[in-house]
Amino acid sequence: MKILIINIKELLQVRENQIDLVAGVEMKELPKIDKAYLLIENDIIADFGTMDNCPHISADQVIDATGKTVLPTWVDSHTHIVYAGNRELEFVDRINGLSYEEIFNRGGGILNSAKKLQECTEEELYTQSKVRLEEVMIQGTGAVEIKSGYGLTLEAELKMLRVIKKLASKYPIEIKSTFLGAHAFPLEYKDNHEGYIDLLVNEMIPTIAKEGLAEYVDAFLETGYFSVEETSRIMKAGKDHGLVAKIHVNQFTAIGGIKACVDHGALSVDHLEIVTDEDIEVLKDSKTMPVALPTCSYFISIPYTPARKMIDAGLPLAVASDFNPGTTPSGNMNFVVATSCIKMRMTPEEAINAATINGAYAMGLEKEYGSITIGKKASIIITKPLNSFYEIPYAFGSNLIDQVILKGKLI
Ligand SMILES: N=CN[C@@H](CCC(=O)O)C(=O)O
Ligand SMILES: [Zn+2]
Repeated sequence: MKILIINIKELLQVRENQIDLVAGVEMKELPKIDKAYLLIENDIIADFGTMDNCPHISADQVIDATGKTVLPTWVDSHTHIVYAGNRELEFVDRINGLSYEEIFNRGGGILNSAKKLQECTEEELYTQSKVRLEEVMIQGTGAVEIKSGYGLTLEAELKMLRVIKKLASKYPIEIKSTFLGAHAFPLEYKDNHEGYIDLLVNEMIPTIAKEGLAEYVDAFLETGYFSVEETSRIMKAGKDHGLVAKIHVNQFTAIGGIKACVDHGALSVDHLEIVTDEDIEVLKDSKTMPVALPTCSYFISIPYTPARKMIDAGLPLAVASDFNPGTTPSGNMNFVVATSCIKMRMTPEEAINAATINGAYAMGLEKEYGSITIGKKASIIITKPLNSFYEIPYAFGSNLIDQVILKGKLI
């Protein structure tokens, strides 16, 4: 099956040679070809170039992209798409003055979602979650990381992870699975944190790794949730069982968590609304990708990750949606890119790099996703006619996507 896209006004994020990520000033560069063509063979990008050099071949389908922009699909490296029910009542509680912390301390928040999930059948959980997955595919996401973490018992965590696995087998979007049993302490372990860590380390992580249900391990390293020491135990146990760490850290407080994550070889550190100069120094000498979640900051009115400061210090940065029922009930990566520009003062080039190649790195997919490179997966967005790609973050409330191709198939 060959699809030839012709007359592309701007073909974005063109990388002739494979790159793993972009950092610092490199993030300002978004290589593009004007008046371009793109050839897809089966599920792979086979060729691209300027229209002057467009091959005369008989394709199964020719798409005329006159006036339109083509770019790789978004890579959303941090989500909690699999959940049961919603938390719109807490949304109203927050409008009426309660903080995220106060709601959690009243038994809401993550524990509220855990209760709902434990009561939900696996089939119903799949049915609810696939609606969200289908929505983000239409919004241009081609690869997504999905976490467990609303189960908080072995049985319920396994249920979530099996749903993630089933979604991965049914849909053309690429899915990576992360075990987040350390999302909150269940009520029965409120005064026995060590008991829950023991359960995570001795029972849950080994079982999940053995069943091949996750590739990554996560924890909510935060004051009032999991301490640096507790998270370190979890990261070590994960590593012992082949699960690489991707950690929620520095959402509300900076308590030395980033250093611990880097020391344990974490692939990414996510949230980072509060970042110290020391944290930036630690990240500079690491292979760990910092990931900002600006639509979480937007939704719960907390500070935005200091993206400008971090990029200007030479760091790479990825952006992701954090799609979850509590702090970000949206997986719209177009809005994430817009919010990155509007609220974190990232240029459109930086934001698109952050949502494509750097996102791919943050989920171990940089060899297959995140750029227009021959041999990578043919997962691309074709926009509606645009003046320029700057309209993608500029017209933040408009749907500018015309078509989405995932692994060579129009969806
Ligand atoms: N902060 C930790 N976890 C999620 C939110 C969890 C929830 O409130 O349901 C997040 O990334 O924002
Ligand atoms: Zn999250």
